[in-house]
Amino acid sequence: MPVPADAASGVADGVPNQSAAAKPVVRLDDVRRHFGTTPALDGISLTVAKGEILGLIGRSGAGKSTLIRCLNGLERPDSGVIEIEGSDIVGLSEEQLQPLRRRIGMIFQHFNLLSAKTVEDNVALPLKIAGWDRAKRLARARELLDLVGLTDKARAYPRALSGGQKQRVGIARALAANPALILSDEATSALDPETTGSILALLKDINARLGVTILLITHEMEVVRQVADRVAVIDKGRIVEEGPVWSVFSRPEADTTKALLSGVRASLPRHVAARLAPSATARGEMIVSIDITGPQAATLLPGLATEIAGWRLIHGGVETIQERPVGRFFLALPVSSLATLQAHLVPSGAHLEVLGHVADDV
Ligand SMILES: Nc1ncnc2c1ncn2[C@@H]1O[C@H](COP(=O)(O)OP(=O)(O)OP(=O)(O)O)[C@@H](O)[C@H]1O
Repeated sequence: MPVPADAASGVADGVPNQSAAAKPVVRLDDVRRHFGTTPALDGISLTVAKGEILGLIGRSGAGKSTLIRCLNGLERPDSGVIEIEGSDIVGLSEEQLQPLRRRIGMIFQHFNLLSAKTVEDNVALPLKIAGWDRAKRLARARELLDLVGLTDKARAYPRALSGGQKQRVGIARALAANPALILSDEATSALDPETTGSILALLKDINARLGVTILLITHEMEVVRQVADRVAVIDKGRIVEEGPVWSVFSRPEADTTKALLSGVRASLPRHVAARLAPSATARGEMIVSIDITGPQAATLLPGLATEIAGWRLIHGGVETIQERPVGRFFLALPVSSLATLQAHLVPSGAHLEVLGHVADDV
């Protein structure tokens, strides 16, 4: 079937077609920002699709804050394109930026609530700035407080709330003006693990119910694992790795990603790692790691038992990420079984690495 000439522009008869609907909410192309000789952003290209939760993870100093400031127009890049819902924001005046900023709801690490205002007035603040009348904005605030489970706290002041409750208020406020994008800046870094879990579950629920797009900036892989669809790893102002969360967790490529994942992924126990030798001894064993994704992760070891004698599981197991089984195992087994093991793993697409050898039982 011939494609209409105007299909490429995303508009046919003035009605956005599917390709326009699929336009990313955020698009960065080769964004650069240097401070003196420090490249805070060194050619960042990134998209966040509509309805997606993208985790942007990096260590301290990687460039995350600079990226956020560029996205909400507080900082101008030296070069590159930054589009929000298809509009390039680089070069806009402060006045022109205002309506675009309203399309972005911010969630902060330290909540940034106004202590002299009630919870409902905090939530309604973006609407006051947008010129809504008081009755309408309070009705909207109540609706959002209901959504985040804080109906009974509407008239309370922030000082009477726990950290988790304050962040729920922050989330309600971020949603007030019906934004296209929620920019979450280390939203759970000040919270304990249990409260972190409930806040991340709330973000996930809001994403599913309202379809709001979320860019989640964090330095914690656990946060990414719990909530994101896709992850982008930033290091020294560059995106060094990007992909679906299950994929990056099962086979990280960049050293930064591997370092950020240590402590979240299973790793070889230290007492075994300390005894690894590069070459085999006469009666010794080899130590291998196996990474495997998909339903075969659960059946790998039982299958191995029928083919190889004398293997032992040292550490590891199967976890579920984005509803996919992701397995990571550390095994000790006779050196002579390597070819059989390799053959056994081929159909499942598992990744095998021989880490070294040990002289006797570990
Ligand atoms: N205004 C500035 N002047 C000079 N250097 C800056 C400025 N802002 C950021 N930088 C430098 O740019 C780099 C990236 O900093 P940025 O704050 O964006 O990192 P980050 O990933 O947000 O770190 P953190 O997680 O610690 O907040 C760092 O080397 C930082 O020192």
